[in-house]
Amino acid sequence: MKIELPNQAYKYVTENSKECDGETAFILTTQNEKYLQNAKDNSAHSIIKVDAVADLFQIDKIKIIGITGTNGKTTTASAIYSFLLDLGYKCAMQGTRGLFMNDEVVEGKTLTTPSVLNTYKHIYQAVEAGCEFFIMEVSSHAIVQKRVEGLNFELKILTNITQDHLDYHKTLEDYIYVKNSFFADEGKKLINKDEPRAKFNFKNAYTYGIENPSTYRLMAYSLNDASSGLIQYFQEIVPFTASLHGFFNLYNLMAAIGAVHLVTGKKLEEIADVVDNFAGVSGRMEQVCAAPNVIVDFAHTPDGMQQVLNALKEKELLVVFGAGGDRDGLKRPMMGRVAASLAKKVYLTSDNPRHEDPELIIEDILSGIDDRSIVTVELNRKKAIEMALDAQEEDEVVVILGKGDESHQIIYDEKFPFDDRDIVRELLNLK
Ligand SMILES: CC(=O)N[C@H]1[C@@H](OP(=O)(O)OP(=O)(O)OC[C@H]2O[C@@H](n3ccc(=O)[nH]c3=O)[C@H](O)[C@@H]2O)O[C@H](CO)[C@@H](O)[C@@H]1O[C@H](C)C(=O)N[C@@H](C)C(=O)N[C@H](CCC(=O)O)C(=O)O
Ligand SMILES: Nc1ncnc2c1ncn2[C@@H]1O[C@H](COP(=O)(O)OP(=O)(O)OP(=O)(O)O)[C@@H](O)[C@H]1O
Ligand SMILES: N[C@H](CCC[C@H](N)C(=O)O)C(=O)O
Ligand SMILES: [Mg+2]
Repeated sequence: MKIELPNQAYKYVTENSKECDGETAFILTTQNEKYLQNAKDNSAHSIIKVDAVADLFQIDKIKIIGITGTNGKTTTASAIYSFLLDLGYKCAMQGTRGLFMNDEVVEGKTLTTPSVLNTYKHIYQAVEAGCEFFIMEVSSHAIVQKRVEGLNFELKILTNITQDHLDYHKTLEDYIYVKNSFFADEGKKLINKDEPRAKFNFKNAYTYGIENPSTYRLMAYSLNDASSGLIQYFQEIVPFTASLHGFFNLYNLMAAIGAVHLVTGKKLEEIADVVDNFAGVSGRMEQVCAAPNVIVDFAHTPDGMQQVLNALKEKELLVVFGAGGDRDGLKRPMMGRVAASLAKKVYLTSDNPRHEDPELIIEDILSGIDDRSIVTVELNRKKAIEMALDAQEEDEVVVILGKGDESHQIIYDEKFPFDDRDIVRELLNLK
């Protein structure tokens, strides 16, 4: 992607050597330094280190909040975004669902953490729009590949560390190390105190938690129709109510409340007052239909599935899911085990098989399930959903996991329109 910059000796900058030419400068990053020679061969106008363009993108003119963790990044980011907007701040949010600014969608989905220059461009757009805060999700891939190079974070947040992405990180230890490496500096950080795998630099560290003493501690909570709780912050005890469901979402809310308190210095009561306005995130614990009860959620890790199914376990659950191709294969049997332990019936199907054989992905999931009598295998996701809906009895819940608000099924490199929510509405004649 070429970006036009006014009043410079060059016309454009790019981080891709292939786009370089006489009027386009090559922005050298840790990620692309291996292509330096290629940039020169393509007669790049000049070679500029990324830190030398930071000022042009005004990246220090905004407070950047970075969120990492296996699950809950998008939800926590969205809660912070919602609270800040409600408190009257202008802000932007970049993550899995795209780029959002002052309550508008600016760009659709790409990566959870885009490339360095892409993020710089987004920050520039946010600064130009008068935003005071830039909230961004930071994936483990981005940490390894230094896609956050040059950014000074006002606050870094850790949600949790469980298992995902072992296709990329190879061992769980490597993955844990990478997540924790984001918190090795002395900058301000907000850490989940109940996450035993968290390791961080204690300087400027704040914590939140439910089970362990922490800076922001949830003293009491209730999870009936929605959720409510009492947060303790030193001598202060402040109540809040929220429309989100599930114990795990209490962690996302605590992280977001603590974060907004730390970056704005507003009174905790004032922040607690706006919590209820946050309606949650599209495709996460989204009830597509109340009767019959059908829920779509983005759980695509063993822990995510466990949290969501636990939150719904008062009812009998019919669970439809698969696992992504070209992604962590080791999480698949674990996902199978979790589903089989919490569901009445399991429907195994396809979830973005990409370049893998969907049947083999399902074999991997099945290897974690002892009692296969509760399992139905149907590769066609629409048919699998239909089978679950057909089998559903009163008071049972159909839970469709893994794709959330995704709009496509990815098979090889092709994207086929597919939205779990639309499929449910179509099958139930709701539209
Ligand atoms: C496995 C992986 O993460 N790959 C990412 C990685 O690709 P790569 O290492 O092959 O990079 P590359 O092609 O060598 O390019 C590196 C740099 O060199 C430049 N380049 C490249 C070629 C060239 O000839 N000249 C040149 O200058 C590129 O512009 C880039 O700046 O760097 C690219 C640029 O930043 C990413 O687009 C690409 O993401 C791919 C598409 C991807 O699918 N990534 C997924 C797995 C991912 O990153 N997911 C995470 C986590 C999701 C989550 O849990 O939320 C995410 O952040 O989305
Ligand atoms: N704090 C949490 N702990 C465990 N599981 C969670 C938590 N928050 C959300 N989840 C589960 O993870 C799913 C994804 O949530 P969310 O999109 O917020 O996470 P994410 O970290 O942004 O994921 P991704 O890395 O794919 O972008 C949810 O649909 C839910 O099933
Ligand atoms: N950010 C996650 C999303 C996974 C969603 C699931 N539907 C899949 O395709 O595996 C990833 O890229 O691993
Ligand atoms: Mg996300």
